[in-house]
Amino acid sequence: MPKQSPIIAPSILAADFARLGEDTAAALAAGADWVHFDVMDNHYVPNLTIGPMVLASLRKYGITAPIDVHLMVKPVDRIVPDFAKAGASLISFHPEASEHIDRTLGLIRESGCQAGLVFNPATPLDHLDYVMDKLDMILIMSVNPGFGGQKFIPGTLDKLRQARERIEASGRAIRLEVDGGVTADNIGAIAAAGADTFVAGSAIFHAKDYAAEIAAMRKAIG
Ligand SMILES: O=C(CO)[C@H](O)[C@H](O)COP(=O)(O)O
Ligand SMILES: [Fe+2]
Repeated sequence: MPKQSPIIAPSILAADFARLGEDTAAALAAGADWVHFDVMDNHYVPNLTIGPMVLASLRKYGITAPIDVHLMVKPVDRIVPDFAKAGASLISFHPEASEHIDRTLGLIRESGCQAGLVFNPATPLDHLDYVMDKLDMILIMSVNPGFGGQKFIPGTLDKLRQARERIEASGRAIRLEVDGGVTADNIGAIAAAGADTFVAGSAIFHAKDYAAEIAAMRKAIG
């Protein structure tokens, strides 16, 4: 299965929440492909962010791009239908946060969304063994979840290579996403390690010129 076309997904965690619609639209107009929507519950991770009502507001505001929901919540299942109804395109969750990973993946797909499984820096990829046929995306965390603006953990590159090998062996069109500390300086090495979907929060929203930053990322991806 050849690598899929690169996707740049700005994490709106780094946007200005008081101007979320405008900031999100500006990142998309500057060349971003998806919107990465970080949901934190102050339970699974030590931070609190936004939920389905905010996602619905973005849709109402006119955001039509795919919205890639990264759930950092525990439990997972009861909130899945709310995000689907609000307009999520893809929903990813952490295996540690679900009692029944296979069931949660099924729930996400039954709700009409694509499904992803997220691996923290120290979580082994073993959970993939029995669920590759239920996955649309594997998300490798390159920082510990909970906060934006952290530094990329270099050991993640090896994990991306391992995940890429598993995707190739499966013969399935599963995206490989990376999240945390991605910049125009390290994105080339990250792409070479096998990622095809790149989340970047601070690097894009803290840049003076979103379009220049996204163009520099695309150039480095090659
Ligand atoms: O899931 C996340 C944190 O848990 C964010 O998506 C991630 O940190 C992106 O922000 P940055 O690019 O600033 O690191
Ligand atoms: Fe995220």
